[in-house]
Amino acid sequence: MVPKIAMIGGGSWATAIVKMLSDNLSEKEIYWWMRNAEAIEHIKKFKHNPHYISSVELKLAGENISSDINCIIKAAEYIILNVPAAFLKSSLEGISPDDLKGKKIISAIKGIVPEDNLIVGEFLHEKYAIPYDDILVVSGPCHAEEVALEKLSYLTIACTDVEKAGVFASFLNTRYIKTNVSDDIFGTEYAAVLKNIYAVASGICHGIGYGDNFQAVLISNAIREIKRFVDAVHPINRDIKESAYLGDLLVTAYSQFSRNRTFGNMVGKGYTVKSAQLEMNMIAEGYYAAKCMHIKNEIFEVNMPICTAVYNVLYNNRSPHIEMKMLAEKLN
Ligand SMILES: NC(=O)C1=CN([C@@H]2O[C@H](COP(=O)(O)OP(=O)(O)OC[C@H]3O[C@@H](n4cnc5c(N)ncnc54)[C@H](OP(=O)(O)O)[C@@H]3O)[C@@H](O)[C@H]2O)C=CC1
Ligand SMILES: O=C(CO)COP(=O)(O)O
Repeated sequence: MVPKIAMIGGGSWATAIVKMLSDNLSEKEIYWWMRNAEAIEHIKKFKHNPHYISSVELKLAGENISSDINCIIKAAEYIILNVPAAFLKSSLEGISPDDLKGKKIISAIKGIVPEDNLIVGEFLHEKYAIPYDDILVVSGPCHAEEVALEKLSYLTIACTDVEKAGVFASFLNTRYIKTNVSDDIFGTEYAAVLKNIYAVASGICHGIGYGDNFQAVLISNAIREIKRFVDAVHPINRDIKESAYLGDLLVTAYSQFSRNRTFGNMVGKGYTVKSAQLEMNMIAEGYYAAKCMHIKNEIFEVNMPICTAVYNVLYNNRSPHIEMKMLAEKLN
């Protein structure tokens, strides 16, 4: 049977994954939900997303794109969730656990659902009763903009049932996309959420004027924070140097394409948080994650000075200069 795959979300990463799925040579039917009806009409007519990575040619059938989420979810057995985490709940309004029953749910989101303070896998399990074996996570160091340019990139697909991860990975492989599989869904998700906060920190420091030497120390400390946290939350044997953990941190903290770094850079340069957000037409998950992880860490009490510094700048109105100067004293 030809697999039926639905994309939920219409931003840059959703557009990049739709491109991968269409360029992948295995036979499949692709469905696509996005909230913006005007964008849908544009894609049907011109085969390009008008707002995100618009150079990408989109090859799927026009009748398979809709703003009716119920009908798109009903049509497919693989559902890829890819709206920013802060909008996941509102996007899924009207979708019941029964509507998702028996389907494989793939999170390509690197964020935490704010009201519930849950990573997406936990959210799906707790609120929609999806068994962990049917929840997959797509992660790894990969920016949508480089997918658009067909630059060689690697993704990690995580699922407690690694065979399912392998099947889904086979839908994504192309000349320019290579895939790994992993059984560490919790570590993969938490690392992806955290690296966005460190990319914000990296941007703030760059905006203030710290150089590459300091940046390297910041990121060396950041990977140790990630390790401490994921080992506390889900202690299994994992190599934090794998690309889904360290690689994703590096690309987000250093790349010109990173939304989180760009947002942090503006804050470091003196923009208010609100004006930095308004300036970008894209979403920096690290903004929401900084608060959620701060609350979560009240339970785990892991030593996370970089996360605390970012939280203080974004939510406690603390001066980026003073906060980063104080942070610098704690790094080594
Ligand atoms: N971009 C990338 O390279 C990568 C992104 N990711 C992850 O993918 C997820 C999606 O991010 P990304 O594709 O970058 O998003 P973008 O920043 O490119 O696009 C923003 C998306 O959010 C939607 N949106 C904005 N405001 C609202 C709202 N109030 N309610 C509902 N939807 C809203 C937009 O819809 P509309 O256009 O209708 O306003 C649009 O689809 C994130 O978790 C991100 O971390 C993961 C890997 C790589
Ligand atoms: O996760 C990403 C790259 O792997 C995207 O990060 P940004 O949201 O900061 O662009």
